[in-house]
Amino acid sequence: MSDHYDIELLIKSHIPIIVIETHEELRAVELLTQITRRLARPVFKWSVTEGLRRLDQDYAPQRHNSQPLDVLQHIKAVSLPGLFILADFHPYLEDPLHVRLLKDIALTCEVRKHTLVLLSHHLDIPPELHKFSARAVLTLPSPSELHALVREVAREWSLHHSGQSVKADPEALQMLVSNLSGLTYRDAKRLARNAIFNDGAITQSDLQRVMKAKYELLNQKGVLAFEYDTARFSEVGGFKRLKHWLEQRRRPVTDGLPSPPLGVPKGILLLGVQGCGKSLAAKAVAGTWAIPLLRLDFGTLYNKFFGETERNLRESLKTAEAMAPCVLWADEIEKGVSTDGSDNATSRRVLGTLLTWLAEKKKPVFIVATANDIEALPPELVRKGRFDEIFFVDLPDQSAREAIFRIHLVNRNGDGAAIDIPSLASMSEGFSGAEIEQVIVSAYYSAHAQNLTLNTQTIAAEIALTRPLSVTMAEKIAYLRSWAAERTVPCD
Ligand SMILES: Nc1ncnc2c1ncn2[C@@H]1O[C@H](COP(=O)(O)OP(=O)(O)OP(=O)(O)O)[C@@H](O)[C@H]1O
Repeated sequence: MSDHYDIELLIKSHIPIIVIETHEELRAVELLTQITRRLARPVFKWSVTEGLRRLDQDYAPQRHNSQPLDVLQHIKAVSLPGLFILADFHPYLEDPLHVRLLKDIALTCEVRKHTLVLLSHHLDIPPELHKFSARAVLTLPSPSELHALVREVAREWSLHHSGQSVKADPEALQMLVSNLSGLTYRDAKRLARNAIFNDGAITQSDLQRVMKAKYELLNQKGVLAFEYDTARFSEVGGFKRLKHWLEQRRRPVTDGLPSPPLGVPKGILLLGVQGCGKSLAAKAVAGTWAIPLLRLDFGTLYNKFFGETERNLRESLKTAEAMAPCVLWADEIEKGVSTDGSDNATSRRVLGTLLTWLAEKKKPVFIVATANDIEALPPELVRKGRFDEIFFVDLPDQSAREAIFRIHLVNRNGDGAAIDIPSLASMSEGFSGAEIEQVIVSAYYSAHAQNLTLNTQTIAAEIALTRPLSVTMAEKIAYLRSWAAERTVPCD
């Protein structure tokens, strides 16, 4: 396994301090024990609760070494070669005395053949120790390891149920394995048990529960919202060009297979007039492709994690990668990356983090960014090549308005057969999708109050009462259109 190989290489190269950031302490300790056994080196583990104990032999813990200062002094004095795992040492790195002792040990490591391993869920190494340390990562289980893990859980279930076998078709099994990717061994096993142990079968509803549980495990800081409410493109009027464009990219994203020489699609920026269906389209990408929709909440990112904004953005992007294939919806992206606000420096760094991720990402995380306010969009974001395409969402034309009327009438009225949709669509020229929907809702209330069934006249009356945005904000929309003409492609 590559984890073995990488860590062994660091030990053999006499790197004095190896830093491992992980939540899987037991797995890391087991791995280190196996490596040291192969290298015929003693291995010790220290924690403040258990003191120092030797792992490759059954010695009682040395409680007198339970304080951080004592254990470091002890290691400094020991002349035999050994590997010392210090678990959760991170709070003690604030003390200059501890840092100096670690440096003393590191300076003599070539002679004494000591290796220190700092093992914590998160650890910032002090600058004095940078030169002496290297980071190692525990990789997450591969698809074949996950397959083996699911088979093991299925065997466990069989043993408890007089040898019956777990019911799962190959497709459901494959989906379960891909839903578990990005999790640690322990978490993957727990979720596989949850899926299998309730009824001895792997079903579609298990898969959804696994996705939700996985998201909750991964997104503990809450910057990403898992959107249960997705949509279908059959609920979106217009957007013909976008629908066709997306259809061509569906397989490379949902199968997670890069299509050489193009690679996995990056995503799109939808910008345009308010209420014309940008958010609805973002939801429809996920719903139509049947993959999870994660919304990146810039408000939470800035407010809740003041001072840790980029770190949390990076973690959220990692979470999205672990949930891949998925759609990452950056709603009103201009609010998150606008560089002319009061906290300019943070927004710049957030923008930089996002652009670097977009340029380097390999996983099938399809970003759908939406924006209204072009004035607030930094030019770097709309430069060619950042997104696969920038689509302009304009007010719907006659045929899109007809489709929108049809969709909303069918949703609320069962069908719309008795209603003259083409005439209503031409009366509502300049209306956004949201305004058309609102007209139908108001007409429906008005008909209901008069004990009438909804008809063309009631809706026409509501249209006549509405002053659409295209009138009240005519100048702004004209400016938006001229800006978009040079930089974007129409989505209809
Ligand atoms: N093309 C459309 N087809 C069907 N319904 C639409 C369409 N456009 C808008 N709507 C209706 O209007 C509602 C609001 O639209 P949506 O929030 O998607 O617009 P938006 O462009 O994202 O607006 P904003 O920029 O204000 O967030 C949708 O939930 C939907 O009910």
